Amino acid sequence: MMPAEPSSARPSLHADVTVTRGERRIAAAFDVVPGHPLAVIGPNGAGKSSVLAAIAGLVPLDAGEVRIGSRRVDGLPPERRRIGVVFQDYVLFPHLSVRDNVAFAARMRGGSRSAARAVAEPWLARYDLTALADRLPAELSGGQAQRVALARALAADPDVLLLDEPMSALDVEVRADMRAELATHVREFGGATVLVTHSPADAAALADSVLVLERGLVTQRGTLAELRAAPATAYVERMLAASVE
Ligand SMILES: Nc1ncnc2c1ncn2[C@@H]1O[C@H](COP(=O)(O)OP(=O)(O)OP(=O)(O)O)[C@@H](O)[C@H]1O
Repeated sequence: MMPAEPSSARPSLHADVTVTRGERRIAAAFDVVPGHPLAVIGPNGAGKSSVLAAIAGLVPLDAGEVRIGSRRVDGLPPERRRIGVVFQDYVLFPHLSVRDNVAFAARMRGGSRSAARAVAEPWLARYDLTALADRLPAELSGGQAQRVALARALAADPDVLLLDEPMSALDVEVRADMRAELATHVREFGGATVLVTHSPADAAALADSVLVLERGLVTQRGTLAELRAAPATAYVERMLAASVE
């Protein structure tokens, strides 16, 4: 019998999405290979969150497609895409304990409460959440809530991880530590990862390359070094000059 495929052999993401939000049309096409996270950077209202929402299935496509490996997923509902999402405000279930937030995906797959909690245990341990397992989200710090959101997303064993400004709710004092911690978890995940951020420091720590989105269009893609060497727009130049934390 063939051995089961190791879970580290994760698929690539191919996104070619066009969406309309209010008056704005947003179009972006890019590929992300596993283990090489992509940061999406751009000014407020450029459409970064909309691109992630389109990939996740939370906003309908006007045109394009989303593929994960050989699977075309843009016709599937969000819960069948195998995409883990961590949004800027974490959106934990407020009435569920930390343990049951992390157990949520296993519960949705039809497991009993006790079986789902058993699945959650190693994730709670790995994310240093065991001591907090009985707390409600309102009783957590920003950094702790971020860990719960990440553990909940990864406990579902997603193929793709989408992070939308995961650090923006954190105090400046804890942000550097959390950035390093998040970088470790993203590396351990090893799958295709897209991170929306305003911060070149986040991009440097968490991503291999950067996609710049301005007014709904991709204006540049490359490593931070490539962007620095030849900024394609005034925004890219300003963004790199300002040391945004
Ligand atoms: N639910 C919505 N309905 C209508 N328009 C929306 C909606 N959400 C966002 N928009 C508009 O879509 C455009 C893109 O917004 P989006 O949140 O994707 O940008 P962003 O780059 O993530 O911005 P930010 O950095 O401020 O989070 C903006 O013009 C915004 O006003």
